[in-house]
Amino acid sequence: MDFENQNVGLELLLAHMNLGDIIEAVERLCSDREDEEESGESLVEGLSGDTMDENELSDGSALPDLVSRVQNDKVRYGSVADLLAFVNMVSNTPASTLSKLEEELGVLLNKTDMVIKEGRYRIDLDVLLFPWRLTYKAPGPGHVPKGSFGKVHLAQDIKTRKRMACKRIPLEHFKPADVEIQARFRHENIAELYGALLWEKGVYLFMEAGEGGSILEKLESCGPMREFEIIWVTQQVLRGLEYLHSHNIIHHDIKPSNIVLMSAKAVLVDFGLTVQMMEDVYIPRDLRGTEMYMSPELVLCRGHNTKTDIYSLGTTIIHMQTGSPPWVRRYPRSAYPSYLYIIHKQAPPLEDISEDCSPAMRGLLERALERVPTRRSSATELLHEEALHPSREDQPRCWSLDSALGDSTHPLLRQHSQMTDSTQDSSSLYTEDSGPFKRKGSLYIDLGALAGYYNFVRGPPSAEYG
Ligand SMILES: Nc1ncnc2c1ncn2[C@@H]1O[C@H](COP(=O)(O)OP(=O)(O)OP(=O)(O)O)[C@@H](O)[C@H]1O
Repeated sequence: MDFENQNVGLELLLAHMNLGDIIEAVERLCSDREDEEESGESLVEGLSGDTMDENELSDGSALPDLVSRVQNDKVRYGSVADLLAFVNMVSNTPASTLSKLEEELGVLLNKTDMVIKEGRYRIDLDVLLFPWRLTYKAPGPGHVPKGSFGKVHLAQDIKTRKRMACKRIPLEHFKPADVEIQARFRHENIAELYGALLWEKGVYLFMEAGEGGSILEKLESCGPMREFEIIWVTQQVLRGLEYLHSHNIIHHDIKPSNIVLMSAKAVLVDFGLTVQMMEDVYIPRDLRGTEMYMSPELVLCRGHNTKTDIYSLGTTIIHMQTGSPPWVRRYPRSAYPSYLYIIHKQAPPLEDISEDCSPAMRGLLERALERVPTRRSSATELLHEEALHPSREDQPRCWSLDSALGDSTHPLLRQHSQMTDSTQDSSSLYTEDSGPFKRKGSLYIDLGALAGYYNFVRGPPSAEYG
């Protein structure tokens, strides 16, 4: 008998069993025990090595059966609880054990769009990974954004053609917290998690795709955003934050690269630093966040709450207005390797607010960046700010592509409103013909999703997209 494989199988089985299986096994053990007690036999004796066959477990099943059950269970549809049990298993099982797996393991929440074939969901066969292509970037090979720990590809299910984002986190950096909040809490402004897969020393997280790229990518390609665009993004982020904060959840890393654009909305991503507070104050054990966007109370490390996200949103708005995070124009990065002391001493960075900021938006920023958290506005309060509800005459119309396309009153829009696929729509709007329409009225925000992703899947990955 191959004991090494036996242990691998056991470890995987125990960790990968879902709650129902565990309860069933315990109930079976208890009823065995009652039977044995009735018959005068001791369970301990029954489990002793002397009396047990090496292939037999306490419930009488043969080990090879259990190993094969794990094998059969490789990738399956499951509930959020199953997914969390799976990611806990991944983080509790030694990497040396996991790296011996010959096939992928995983739990998918999305039964409709991700097709598991005989317990498998194979990267590059059942789901293809591509670089992203964005309307505001020059045509080319596309790009694959990289965070601190992993790359994020555009993914497409080969059968259903569902497009998703796929974030690969190397096993040694993966922690259950990376998925926990995203799996448990659903809101339209939080990227929905579709499932997790373990394959080749990495965890692949599938989620809702921000096909327009992140705000950071947009800023880097197109420069500072105009106020009506900022208003739209701020509303979207605040709705997501209002929801998270109502559950006492602190995101901890609000910044332009963690806001991604979709055809009709913006969503928050990257929940690796997120925590759910158990008390009114969260006392950190480590510094969580990205320096430039950190609130003064977070830098101080003596305890903070959800208001820290509001401050980070304020700094994010400054970045959207000016094209740079706060502080860096006054204190160049080359001369200041760390901004913690500057934030501690000088926050809030009101001097970094753009000169052409409207008075209403300046007011919102002052309330979001208030140094004292108790005086700082909440997400709900900011959502009511005048700055976020400009009169229609004052502002260019601030529509997402989808809502613009849905409006049949505008003659230029009416000709596009017949189309159904939003990505296809964005391509139509991006043609030369639509140039004057785009230039003249600023009628819509270019949310950046490039047309034609739907053409990608024609077979196995080609050299161009593989
Ligand atoms: N759902 C998504 N849709 C589109 N793009 C995404 C998505 N999730 C992440 N990205 C892109 O990938 C980048 C890195 O992702 P993410 O921030 O989750 O990784 P990370 O390793 O946690 O990064 P960080 O350095 O910010 O901690 C993002 O800045 C964004 O550009």
